[in-house]
Amino acid sequence: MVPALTSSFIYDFELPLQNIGIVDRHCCSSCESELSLLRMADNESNTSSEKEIEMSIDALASTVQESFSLSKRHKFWETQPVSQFNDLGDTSLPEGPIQQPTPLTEVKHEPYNLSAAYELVTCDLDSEEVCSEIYTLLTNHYIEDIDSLFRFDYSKEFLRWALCPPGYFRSWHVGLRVKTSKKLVAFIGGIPAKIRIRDAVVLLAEINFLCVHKKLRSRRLTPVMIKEVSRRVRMENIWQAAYTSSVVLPTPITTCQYWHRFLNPKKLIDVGFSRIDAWDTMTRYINFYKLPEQTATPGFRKMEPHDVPAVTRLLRNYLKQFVMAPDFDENEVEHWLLPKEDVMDTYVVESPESHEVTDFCSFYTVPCSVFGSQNHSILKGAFSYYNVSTKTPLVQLMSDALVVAKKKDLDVFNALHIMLNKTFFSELKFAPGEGKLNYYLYNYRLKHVLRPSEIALLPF
Ligand SMILES: CCCCCCCCCCCCCC(=O)SCCNC(=O)CCNC(=O)[C@H](O)C(C)(C)COP(=O)(O)OP(=O)(O)OC[C@H]1O[C@@H](n2cnc3c(N)ncnc32)[C@H](O)[C@@H]1OP(=O)(O)O
Repeated sequence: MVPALTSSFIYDFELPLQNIGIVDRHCCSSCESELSLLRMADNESNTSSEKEIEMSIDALASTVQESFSLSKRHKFWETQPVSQFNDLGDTSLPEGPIQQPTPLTEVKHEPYNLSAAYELVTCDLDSEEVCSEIYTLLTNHYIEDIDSLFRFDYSKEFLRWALCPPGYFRSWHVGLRVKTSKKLVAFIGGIPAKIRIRDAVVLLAEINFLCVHKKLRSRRLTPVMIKEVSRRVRMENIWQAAYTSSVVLPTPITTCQYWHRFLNPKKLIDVGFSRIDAWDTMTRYINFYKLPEQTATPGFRKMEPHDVPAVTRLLRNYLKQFVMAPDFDENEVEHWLLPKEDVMDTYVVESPESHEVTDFCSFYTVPCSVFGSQNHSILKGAFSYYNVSTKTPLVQLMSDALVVAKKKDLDVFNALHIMLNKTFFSELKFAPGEGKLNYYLYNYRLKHVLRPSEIALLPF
């Protein structure tokens, strides 16, 4: 996963959006086909705010173009069963698995070899000690913005929740330790998930939280971590995976962007997350982002365990419209959506008349460590999860989500421009961030890149 702060996020409210879409369109023919695919992938824009989004999609296409123009080789990824850049636009290739499963007896049974200094281990998240070790590794070495002003600081509760859903495999939580000191210096985590891709339901691994200690970077440990987790996934007779990254690898199935709604504009300026124009005043800026004191929707309340069946029905119905979406059952909805303190918040709308649950919205919380501010050490971000409206207008539902996020003292509300999210950005004063998030499938080819609005998968 790669959330909002993967690149320096300084959004100038008056910056003409055109500035972020500068792309050299004459690099090479494969770039051209890639660019046209990405442009086609977001050709549904017609209103002016959607036009802006389309421009930012053009900007995203430039990332992939960069990787062509640098003729960047991917020594590891070129050997893996993933779509290669050259395959793009070749619609003669079939959609579906790239390699067929091999008999389980042929899957390597022993961990990959490393230099004598390191050993690959399974991390038991039930152990307080091991969970703390993973937490410490990620807190000190996981994703930062480009200026190293912020770094994600996933809590232990969050990590347990994200890595231990129903049916999880402990063996998919792979650590790398220094043999002598036993220090944990790298981690990669996987969880099983049923994902529907068009009509096919694929049982796959979602891979996340890949992290290598800063002192051990550029030593090709990443391919080892990936090969080891792949081996362990295959041992469970699972042959596909999904993952996201800000890094461009062969080959994104879509590229999208985080948008941000400031909840605590003054703090966001203090810590360098946003900036105020010279001509503007702090008072005007703060007033601009002011939210109502109370939610507007009658019957808006926290989700409770007895809502699970209704929320599952609403969610499953909603997810049908997307090309790629999870195939959640009630157990998974209970795990992923029931409110969990400082991790996940879900609010339902229960009709005051019929008591039927008609809508819900949800967001998870990830704090960031803040560096370089004298006043603040933590920034708390809400990340939009699934939002389903059948009776309450989506904009109103999301406005209520902002109100409760603000009441919880969260500083910024982030949302990817996937699913129907872009329909509420403009009205609710979301601004586009600079970070790009690429979605990938392992051992599964799609005939076409997808539009972000066709995707309903959420990385953490
Ligand atoms: C069937 C089951 C399959 C299951 C597996 C499915 C695949 C899962 C894939 C993993 C999904 C993870 C999803 C998330 O968690 S995305 C979050 C990634 N984590 C961070 O950004 C945290 C901070 N950064 C780090 O810890 C390091 O910089 C990392 C570990 C990212 C790279 O460390 P380092 O900089 O020291 O590199 P190296 O010398 O070891 O290795 C260089 C090779 O690694 C390739 N690389 C670099 N970054 C990534 C990346 N984010 N995904 C995949 N590959 C990546 C790179 O292109 C090169 O290969 P190639 O270009 O030469 O070919």
